[in-house]
Amino acid sequence: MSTSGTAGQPFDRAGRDERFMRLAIALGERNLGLTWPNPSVGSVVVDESGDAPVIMAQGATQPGGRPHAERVALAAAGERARGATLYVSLEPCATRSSRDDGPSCTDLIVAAGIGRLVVSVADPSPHAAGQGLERFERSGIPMTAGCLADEGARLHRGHITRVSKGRPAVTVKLARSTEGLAGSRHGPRLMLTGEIANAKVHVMRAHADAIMVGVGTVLADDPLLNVRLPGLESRSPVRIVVDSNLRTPPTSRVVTGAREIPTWIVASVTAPVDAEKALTAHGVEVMRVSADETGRASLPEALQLLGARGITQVFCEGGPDLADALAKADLVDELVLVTGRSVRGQGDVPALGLSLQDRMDHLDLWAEEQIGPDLFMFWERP
Ligand SMILES: NC(=O)C1=CN([C@@H]2O[C@H](COP(=O)(O)OP(=O)(O)OC[C@H]3O[C@@H](n4cnc5c(N)ncnc54)[C@H](OP(=O)(O)O)[C@@H]3O)[C@@H](O)[C@H]2O)C=CC1
Ligand SMILES: Nc1c(N[C@@H]2O[C@H](COP(=O)(O)O)[C@@H](O)[C@H]2O)[nH]c(=O)[nH]c1=O
Ligand SMILES: [Zn+2]
Repeated sequence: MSTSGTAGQPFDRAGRDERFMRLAIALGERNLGLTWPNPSVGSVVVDESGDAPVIMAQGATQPGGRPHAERVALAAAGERARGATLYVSLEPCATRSSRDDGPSCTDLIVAAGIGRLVVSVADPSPHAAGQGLERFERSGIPMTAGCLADEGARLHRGHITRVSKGRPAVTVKLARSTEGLAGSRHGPRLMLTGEIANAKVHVMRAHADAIMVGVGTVLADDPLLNVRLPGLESRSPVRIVVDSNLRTPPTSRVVTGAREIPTWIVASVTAPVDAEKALTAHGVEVMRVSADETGRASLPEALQLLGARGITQVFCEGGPDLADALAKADLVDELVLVTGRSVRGQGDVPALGLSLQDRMDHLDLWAEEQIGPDLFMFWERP
């Protein structure tokens, strides 16, 4: 294996590792939203034996969660994987959840004769959790862990949260005017952001397993909550409405279209049975949870239920009320605030409630992005 860099430059192994890990993470990002209940992992096989590294193969977890990324990449590399370096965004699995789906990625990596392994983040799943490390050591495969750990943790936030907390990760997205207003209780719908920002939000929708709103948003806006980017229409995630008393109108678009895109409504145990029947007649699934101390559907219970159904990442596009209730229950893992500079309409609902303002002090602002006239700000749980 070459230890010298090109043209007499000192060899920068960490820099090279980051470069290929960035590619592995980008591959994983592509299939986000398609692989639940499994994580969307990315993997790259690189031949480092010559003067310059050569990408032999790449892979990502396939829709439905299988085959795993390493299996895709190793199958594509074939014999060329022998002695090569494997980059993978998540610690490879050491056992499988089903006997019918072939060996674990750890077994595949050892059998393929991989010479070196580079991993971004650990997988806390009982199918991984360090079990493969000893086998790699015994097989003489050196491993570097923690390469681009922040980016890897972001990619796998949903999976890691579901495995460690039993619930999906929650991203709350709120748009606001420069005056801090998010909507209008009485007037027509407030349009806050421009076309490019809206397209970006649709990509974020496509990368989530589910989009969630409160019934307030359904009543005010009758939203479709689907992905409307050309070519990505099939990537609309499950739609979830939190609606304690089943006030969602059977004529609303999330209900009438429930056979095309699944709509799940989370209600409290006391919501009327007749209302449930009117909604399920359209193909909506109604889930019941306890009422909290305010009489509303319990959000911690709702999220545990979604975790049990395999949802790893929820994108909340509800209004300020639901966003604030999520913050109060400490259920906000990521906050995306979009400040719109091309506001059309008059607003009267403040975007940030007191609990969300308070929670923001405990989140880290990690990125800002100007998209057309609008500003995206990203906060995350440290
Ligand atoms: N700028 C933006 O990003 C957005 C703005 N909007 C705007 O916001 C306004 C609607 O606001 P809002 O009413 O806040 O909409 P929400 O989507 O936040 O819905 C709120 C409703 O969710 C229901 N809910 C169920 N369980 C809970 C719970 N545990 N905690 C809190 N709420 C719960 C409540 O109704 P119940 O008690 O009956 O269950 C509550 O009234 C509209 O003007 C709309 O246009 C909407 C979305 C995004
Ligand atoms: N998607 C993915 C992994 N997913 C991990 O493997 C576990 C078992 O998956 P399964 O047997 O398919 O149910 C799953 O719970 C998760 O921890 N692992 C990987 O090595 N690479 C991958 O691409
Ligand atoms: Zn695997």
